[in-house]
Amino acid sequence: MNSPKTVVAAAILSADGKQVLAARRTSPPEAAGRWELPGGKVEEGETPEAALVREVGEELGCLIEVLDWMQGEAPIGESHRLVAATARVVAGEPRPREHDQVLWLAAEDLDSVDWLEPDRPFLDALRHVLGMPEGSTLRGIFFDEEHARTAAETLEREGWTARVSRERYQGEDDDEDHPWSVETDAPEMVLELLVDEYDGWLDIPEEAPDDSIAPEPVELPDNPKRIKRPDLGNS
Ligand SMILES: Nc1nc2c([nH]c(=O)n2[C@H]2C[C@H](O)[C@@H](COP(=O)(O)OP(=O)(O)OP(=O)(O)O)O2)c(=O)[nH]1
Repeated sequence: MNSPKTVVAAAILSADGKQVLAARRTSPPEAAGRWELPGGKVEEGETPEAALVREVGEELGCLIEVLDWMQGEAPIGESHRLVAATARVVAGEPRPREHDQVLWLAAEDLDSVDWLEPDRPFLDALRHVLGMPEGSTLRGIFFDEEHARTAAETLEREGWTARVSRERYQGEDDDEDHPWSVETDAPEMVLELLVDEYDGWLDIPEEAPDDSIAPEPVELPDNPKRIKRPDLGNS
């Protein structure tokens, strides 16, 4: 049996990253009136990225830059499969040429339109991309650069964002032996498993104090706190 052909779709994000563009199909009859992420079939000899830029140009008359391919794929019948990437507009403005309507949807509006089935598996990841409150990132700290990078790759494979940088302790200024930090929007539990596995620790951001019940200030250590975990026996 032939392997399914690829259809690429773009989750075009608004400039502030808080909305995504949904487009309403006019054909075929069974898909007319239903919503999709714009895109289309990858042609012979074309990369998925080039196909996506081309299709969005044809359908919406604007130039996009592909940002990140989202996790997963969805079958479209038996002969095609849908993959989707986040993207941003770099020139022009999206205006429907083949769809009869486009809408910018925020995370909380994603369920307000009737998506084609193959698009639905991407909605959770999209909600996550759109809904990420600023400053809601956690950090894992690792001594070893390779461990930090492996942890970041694992997080990205699971659909989270992850940014690796060199850590610097407060007040310290020599560059020797500084650990590596992985900043991520993943839930604490996910990052905790990785810091366990790669011998790192969690750096948990302090919550903004509530003035009405402000406690006495406590002395905080300069170094990130190491969270002790039971030995799970994995080596
Ligand atoms: N573009 C796009 N197509 C989707 C999505 N979800 C989904 O089920 N489809 C289906 C509808 C179509 O059967 C097929 C893609 O067709 P299309 O008409 O958009 O792409 P195309 O321009 O390459 O098609 P064609 O004119 O060459 O036939 O995938 C989606 O999010 N985006």
